[in-house]
Amino acid sequence: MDPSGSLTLDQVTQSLINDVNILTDYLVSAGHPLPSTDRDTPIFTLPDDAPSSAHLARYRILDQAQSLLQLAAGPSEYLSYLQTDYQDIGCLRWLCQYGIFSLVPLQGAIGYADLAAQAKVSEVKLKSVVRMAITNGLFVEESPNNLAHSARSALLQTNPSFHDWASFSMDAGALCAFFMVDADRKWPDLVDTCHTAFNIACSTDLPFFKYIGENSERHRQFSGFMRAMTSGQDVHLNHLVNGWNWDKLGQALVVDLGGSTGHASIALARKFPDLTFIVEDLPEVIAGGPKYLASQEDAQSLRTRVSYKAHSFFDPQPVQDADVYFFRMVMHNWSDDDSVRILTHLVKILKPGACILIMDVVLPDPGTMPASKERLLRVRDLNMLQVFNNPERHIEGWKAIFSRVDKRLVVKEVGQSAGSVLSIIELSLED
Ligand SMILES: C[S@@+](CC[C@H](N)C(=O)[O-])C[C@H]1O[C@@H](n2cnc3c(N)ncnc32)[C@H](O)[C@@H]1O
Repeated sequence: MDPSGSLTLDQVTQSLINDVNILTDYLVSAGHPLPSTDRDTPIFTLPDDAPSSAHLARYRILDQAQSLLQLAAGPSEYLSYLQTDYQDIGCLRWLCQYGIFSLVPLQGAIGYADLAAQAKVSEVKLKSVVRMAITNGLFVEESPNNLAHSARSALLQTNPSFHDWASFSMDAGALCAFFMVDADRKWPDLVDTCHTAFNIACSTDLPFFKYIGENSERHRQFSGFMRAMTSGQDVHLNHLVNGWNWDKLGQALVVDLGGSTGHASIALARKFPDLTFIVEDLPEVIAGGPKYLASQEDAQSLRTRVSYKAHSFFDPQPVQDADVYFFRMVMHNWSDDDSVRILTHLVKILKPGACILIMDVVLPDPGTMPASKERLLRVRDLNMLQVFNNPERHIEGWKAIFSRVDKRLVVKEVGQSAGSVLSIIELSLED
């Protein structure tokens, strides 16, 4: 690399080969299959317990692949390839809307004419959309005009939560990004949770969670999206389970605020048999909790240690003897003022020795982590702006909130496990 940080095609390729070797050596030594274009390639490139060296090599490979693309295309083709991105989004939305993922058989293939008849869509349109999607790794044309699943498209058939993620992101998320400018034009001076790109995208005056609560299909999609996203490697629940010293608690009670249907508590309960959990969320969300718990294979053993309580964290906390009050991917949805209100209820009842854990985005300084990882955090930052008028925070932003709640509320530790885009902030009250 020259002192300006400039890289050539050749230099990037050499680094890429180096990192591919590091990743491959690790995968072979761990007995984990090497990623391939096979239909049955594992959906995660790395096993759950991969060391940070393997995670970093994978992120660098993603960065290098991106650099190679830019170098090979040259500045003049930037916009040409950008068009493929928005067409990919349009195609994915279309494929979800017409149920194409479930109509293509998992074994064997289906002809376009049959598929169009079953989906009740035009064969001409189907071909155009699918053939674009194929260039983005969704589906393969096994033989001329016969469509089969690729690894990517098969996941959207076999895992309904990933399908919900796709539908939700294409129907709402992509539109929010698109309408960001319109929201700024319409409400240039107002920073209000009902004056966002999301309000324009979904034609609603309601704030996001109220809208979700009143729209059952969107609510179903959003719950699936949250479940799928938390099984993704960068926000995998393993980073919660292994990213903080839960063992040190011994027998303890944990309250999971805004815990949805309890997937985080369930993952922790499986690993730490001495812990008991109360999952709290809004009534319409918590209503789905027991059903979700019952659908788990080990529901019988979990039921004694995971329970549900309808509770809004804007009200005084009813569970006053817990050892840990825990928020995962919750606080970033709320403004500084709201976050202060939420935490103030807890600080009032925090018993000696108890702590508050916040697992959320802590924004990095630009360029201090692999770009492929930083980009995922920048997506979250923009999502939060577009949906809540509330960008993600740097650690200074978090600390400013805590000191407004109570000067004694201090950060004991901020940790981020390898491969995670979320950090865990541990807070306690110091005398
Ligand atoms: C982004 S989701 C995070 C869910 C879960 N903690 C996880 O890690 O997947 C935010 C959650 O906050 C919940 N929520 C929103 N407003 C709430 C309130 N006033 N009181 C309690 N929960 C609330 C939502 O229903 C949703 O389940």
